[in-house]
Amino acid sequence: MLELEGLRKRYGDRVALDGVTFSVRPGELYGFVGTNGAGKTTTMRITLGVLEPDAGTVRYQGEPVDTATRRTFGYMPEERGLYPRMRVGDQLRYLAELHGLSRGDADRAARYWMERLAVIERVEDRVEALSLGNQQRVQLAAALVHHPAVLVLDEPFSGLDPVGVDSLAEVLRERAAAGVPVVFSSHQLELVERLCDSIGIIYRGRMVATGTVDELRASRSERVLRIGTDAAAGWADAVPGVVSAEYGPATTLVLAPDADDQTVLDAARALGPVREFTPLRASLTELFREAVADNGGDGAAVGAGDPEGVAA
Ligand SMILES: Nc1ncnc2c1ncn2[C@@H]1O[C@H](COP(=O)(O)OP(=O)(O)OP(=O)(O)O)[C@@H](O)[C@H]1O
Repeated sequence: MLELEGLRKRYGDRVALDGVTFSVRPGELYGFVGTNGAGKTTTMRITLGVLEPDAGTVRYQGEPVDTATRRTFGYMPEERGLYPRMRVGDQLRYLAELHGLSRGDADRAARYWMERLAVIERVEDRVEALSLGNQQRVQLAAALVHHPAVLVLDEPFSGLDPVGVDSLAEVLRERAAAGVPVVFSSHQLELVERLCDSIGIIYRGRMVATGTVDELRASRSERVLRIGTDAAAGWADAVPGVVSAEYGPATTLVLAPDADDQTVLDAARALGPVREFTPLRASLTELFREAVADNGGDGAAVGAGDPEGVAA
């Protein structure tokens, strides 16, 4: 298990991390999401020892992580870290050997990942001559080439075409199924919702929610129901537990946390037939906006970015 506990980091008077704690179990695919500047990259850099925290610890299998352990981790940094003038194949073999693989194993692993990530035809090309998407694929191969025990990937899906997204998703699922804790950051919330076992939402350097999507849904303060009825607009306004109502071809109701949905159903049935009665599941995007809004942010403006960090 990979455990991050109480990570704190300041850059001058800007607090980037304010006590970040979460853990990723073996075999778990963990999506790390947050607004721009929330602290994802800082957290990942600390996990890989690229950056020292001011406080807090990173543990793997119960022990504080040292340099030797970190060599067994696979990391894809946000700033990308390839040698632009080196050829793709040489680069991957070199990185694998650097992580302790024999020449033969390094060669086999490099070929495997170049094939898997569809860059094998570029084996003799210099990295700088590749398109950004293909550089990204090589960067992913570099994170995977030494059979890492843990994977930490900073925005691995950004810049990939849909085919690349699908093959990377499959690789991550597969690595997780093999028992590797996998954590990756992303702004593509639909993808994260589809792919991940667990999700952590960071906002202004603090974890504001963590758990499975279902757990995040269950902790939501309000519930939403859609009811198909021909009753006149306004029918639900006085029903106990209804916080707000929108009337159209169907009625959409926001219920208070302790409301009894059967009371609402009875009220609707008393007015005529009920064609539909559907609790609406919140998407990760909605859960994300709500978590941000609950923590003093402007949930509606999340897509447009957010003030970076917090002055100390
Ligand atoms: N080297 C640095 N010097 C000063 N401030 C920094 C530095 N690196 C990061 N920060 C600040 O720390 C905060 C967290 O940044 P970080 O890059 O970790 O966020 P992020 O969640 O990865 O953002 P994004 O989604 O935009 O990549 C931001 O306020 C950022 O401006």
